[in-house]
Amino acid sequence: MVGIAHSDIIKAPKVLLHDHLDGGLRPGTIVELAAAVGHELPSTDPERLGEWFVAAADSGSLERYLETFAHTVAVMQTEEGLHRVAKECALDLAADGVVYAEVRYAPEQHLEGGLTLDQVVEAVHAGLREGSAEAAANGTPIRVGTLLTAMRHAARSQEIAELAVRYRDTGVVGFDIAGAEAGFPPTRHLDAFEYLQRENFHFTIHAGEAFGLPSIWQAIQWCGADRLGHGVRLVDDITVTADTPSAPTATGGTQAAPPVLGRLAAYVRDKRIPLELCPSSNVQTGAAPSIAEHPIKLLHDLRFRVTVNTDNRLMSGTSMSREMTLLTESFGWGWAELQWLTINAMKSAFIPYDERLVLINEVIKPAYAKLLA
Ligand SMILES: O=c1[nH]cnc2c1ncn2[C@@H]1O[C@H](CO)[C@@H](O)[C@H]1O
Ligand SMILES: [Zn+2]
Repeated sequence: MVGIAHSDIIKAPKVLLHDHLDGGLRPGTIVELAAAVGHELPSTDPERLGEWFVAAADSGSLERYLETFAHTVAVMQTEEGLHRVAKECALDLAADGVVYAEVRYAPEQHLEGGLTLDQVVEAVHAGLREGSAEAAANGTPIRVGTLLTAMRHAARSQEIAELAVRYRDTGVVGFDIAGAEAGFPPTRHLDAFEYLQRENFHFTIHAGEAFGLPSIWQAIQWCGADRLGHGVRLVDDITVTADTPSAPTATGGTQAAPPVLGRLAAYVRDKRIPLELCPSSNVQTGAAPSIAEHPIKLLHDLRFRVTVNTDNRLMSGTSMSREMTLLTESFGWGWAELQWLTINAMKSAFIPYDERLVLINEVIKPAYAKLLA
């Protein structure tokens, strides 16, 4: 089949639920901010620096992938740095055709220059507001909410959860935990998740990326996560039986036995729990062997609530439209699948239901109706 041009995918409205603010800086901005604060970089040439991030993140291990964030977090310790990075994030996503985004970062990692947690949040919000206003003036409107992340190896999740609730009416739409997964189960932060539930607030949990089913099970059944950050290892609970005898079909042919879902996978599908899948990031950390072999295909075919995301645009040298282009190339997906992914994401957003519907009915569906025609 004839693929869809990347340039057309850029123009289509897209929804992004899993994008790290400190994983999406422009290389040129890192170079300028690093010079201002005296931080030493692997290269001061923006193009080479961008290549360095992708190569260093291409490590096959989440722990080594995460080491690259030292160079982005280092230049996000001042109000100016945070404001600029947030503003450019909104502009870059909007220029890529993203109409709604939830951008996450860990405020506790931005205190080294003496800022308070509240000052960090306010600097990011101010930058996002300015970037969104400029994007709207450019004819590419975008709405951006933030998720406040607590680092799973640290012990500040309760404090960050309270910070998120404090700013729930001024830009924070949810909470998350991130960082190395193995050895740091989500139940370490149970108090924070129980607090958020009592506050009727929303949260996602990075789970099922570098560690498997127990992490996903805890995130959902102990912690009450609304969504799964990655969740890709849920496929460990799905048995694809290529060798089982094929069943006869009505037309006299044979048909492979359908995949069998374990109890956890069945629960996630039945409850329509959204999976924030990040194909390129998963290939870099070794969670998937390649895009072509990425479990997103199986999860799509089995009608899980699949969404596609960037995770870290800088470390993966990617964008929302690039991730979608890779999927169309690998699986022959067309506008129908891209619309399905986009509506899945919009349905799974943490903003109020009526506001999600407006974006689905007034922005997403009309645009895809034209593309499908
Ligand atoms: O894919 C991921 N898995 C787990 N942690 C991550 C991933 N990407 C980024 N971070 C971590 O989240 C922090 C806040 O944004 C980043 O500093 C990084 O350490
Ligand atoms: Zn992530």
